[in-house]
Amino acid sequence: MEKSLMEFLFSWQSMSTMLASIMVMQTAITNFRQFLPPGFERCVRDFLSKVIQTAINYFLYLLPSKFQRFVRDLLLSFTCESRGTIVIKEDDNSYSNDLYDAAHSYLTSQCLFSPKVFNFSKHKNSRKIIKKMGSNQSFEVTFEGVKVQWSLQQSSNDQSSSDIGRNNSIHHSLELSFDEQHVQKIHDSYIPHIVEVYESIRFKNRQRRLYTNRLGSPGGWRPMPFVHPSTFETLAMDKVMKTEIQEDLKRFIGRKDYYTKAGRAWKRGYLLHGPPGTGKTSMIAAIANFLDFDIYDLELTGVYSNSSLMNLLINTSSKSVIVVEDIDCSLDLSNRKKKKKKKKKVEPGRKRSSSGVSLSGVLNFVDGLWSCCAGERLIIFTTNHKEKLDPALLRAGRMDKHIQLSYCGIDGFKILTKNYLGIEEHEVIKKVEKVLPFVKITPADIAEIFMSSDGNAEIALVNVVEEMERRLKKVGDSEVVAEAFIDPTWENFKARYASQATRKLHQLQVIFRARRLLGFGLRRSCQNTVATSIGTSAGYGKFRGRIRGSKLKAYGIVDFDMQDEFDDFKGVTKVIRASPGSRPI
Ligand SMILES: Nc1ncnc2c1ncn2[C@@H]1O[C@H](COP(=O)(O)OP(=O)(O)OP(=O)(O)O)[C@@H](O)[C@H]1O
Repeated sequence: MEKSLMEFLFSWQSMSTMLASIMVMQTAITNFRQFLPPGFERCVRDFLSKVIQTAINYFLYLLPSKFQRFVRDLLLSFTCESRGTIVIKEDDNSYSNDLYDAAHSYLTSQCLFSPKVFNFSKHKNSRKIIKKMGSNQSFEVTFEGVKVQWSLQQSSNDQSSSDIGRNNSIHHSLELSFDEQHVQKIHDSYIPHIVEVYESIRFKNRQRRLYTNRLGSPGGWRPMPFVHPSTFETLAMDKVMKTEIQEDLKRFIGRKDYYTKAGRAWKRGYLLHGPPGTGKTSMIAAIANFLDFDIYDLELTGVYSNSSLMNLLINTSSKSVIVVEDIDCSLDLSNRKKKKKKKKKVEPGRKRSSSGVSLSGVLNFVDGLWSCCAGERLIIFTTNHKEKLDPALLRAGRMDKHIQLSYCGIDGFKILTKNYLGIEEHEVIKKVEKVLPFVKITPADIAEIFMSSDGNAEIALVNVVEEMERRLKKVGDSEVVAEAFIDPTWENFKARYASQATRKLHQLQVIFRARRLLGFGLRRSCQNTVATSIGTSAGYGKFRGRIRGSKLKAYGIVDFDMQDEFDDFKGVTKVIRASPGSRPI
């Protein structure tokens, strides 16, 4: 204790001596200015200013933070220069300050070339090492011959606030001080230069961010590094659909002028819907990676009013994806017209939403006047129950593209075997291809089987086929005990059969092939089959059929071979993909 007091006094004593010497030198320079060679005075003043800066950095930490600023300004005044100061706060009336971000990035880029020691950090989950200026450190930059001193200040807000979590939050500000005679240059050239540098480096070496809404954070968003390995290559889904989405995204980002010309905000809404585990979240990550965008993951239950929601929207930046996952669980967004007055039951295991945000708040969020306040942005909602959403939310202009992610198809299965097992061709894949349209199995289920097979590809494939057969059998067993079913339209079908195009026959074959896989008597089933409701279009047919006695019902899209006319059941009909709900019942 005694020792540190001595150190303190000694430090202040040294400082006082040094300041006194500097003052003497300053006076000498001022008095003998006319005898000095040109430029010499400037050199000496610069030297003294540097000495004072170093002294400030060295001694200032000894003071309580409240006095640091005052003492610093006082000490700087000893350089006999009138100093101009610009303060750039991290947030301005709860709006995040873009200039702060710009200055911060600019300084980070400058720090990289500095031999000085700065703060090094590495965020959790990030590979990047960040080197930046620490609080109360200062850093000198020369811009077009003008020396600018930067420092980072930190203050805590201990005023009480109505917002939970806002108390005692830390606020940062960057201060730049410079010789007052250069104020014009700083305003007109240096500040725009900072913004320019920021824009150019922003999308280059930046660490992409995932933002989550949190009260008390600047702009309401809390950033963290975004690293997710999901890409369109690793996504298990239909090839055609995948290409279509990529094309849509490319078209969207390349159409700034088009949107302006059309008088529309440069944004696009996607609704991802489908059962759990079909890859909705993975697709969001793949989209963000594809576009190189940040993600704003909006948790609606943490937003207490429509105005807070607007505030969050305003504080999102361009080139970002705004995501609301499981929208139907966050709010009551059901069809307003169908709404009944009685209180809605909450599904077991789901909490009733505590958000003060209303449907109209969300509609305005997606498509209101404020929605065009930044550059290109993608708004993605996900749900497991599209039917629960109000049509107003689903209309084009809000949710422009509806993407259904369904159970695993053969394209998806091949991608999973490639990703998880490193296999692209295998006998088992052919077998799976036949079964898959009739099995409800998600990519998440398959991924889990692959992962739990200890890296042994053969075992993994056997396990996945076993699981598919088990699922088929489970459905089949329940059917066996089902009551015999006599379809009243069978006679009609028989009568019409001869005049129908062969395609119907082939469409039926798909069902029979499925039956064979199920292990039921194929030929007998054939005798008792009825097909109904067949719609076709260029080479593809939708089929729906029932098999008497087992109540097999399947919906699907198949291709068919028109050359195989009336050659009963010999032609091979390949199932391209089953439509959602394609299953034996
Ligand atoms: N289409 C897919 N392609 C690749 N992997 C997938 C796919 N679908 C699911 N997975 C795997 O399953 C896991 C869960 O998937 P994901 O979270 O994307 O599903 P989800 O549809 O968002 O589910 P939920 O509706 O429950 O949020 C992921 O970690 C991913 O590895």
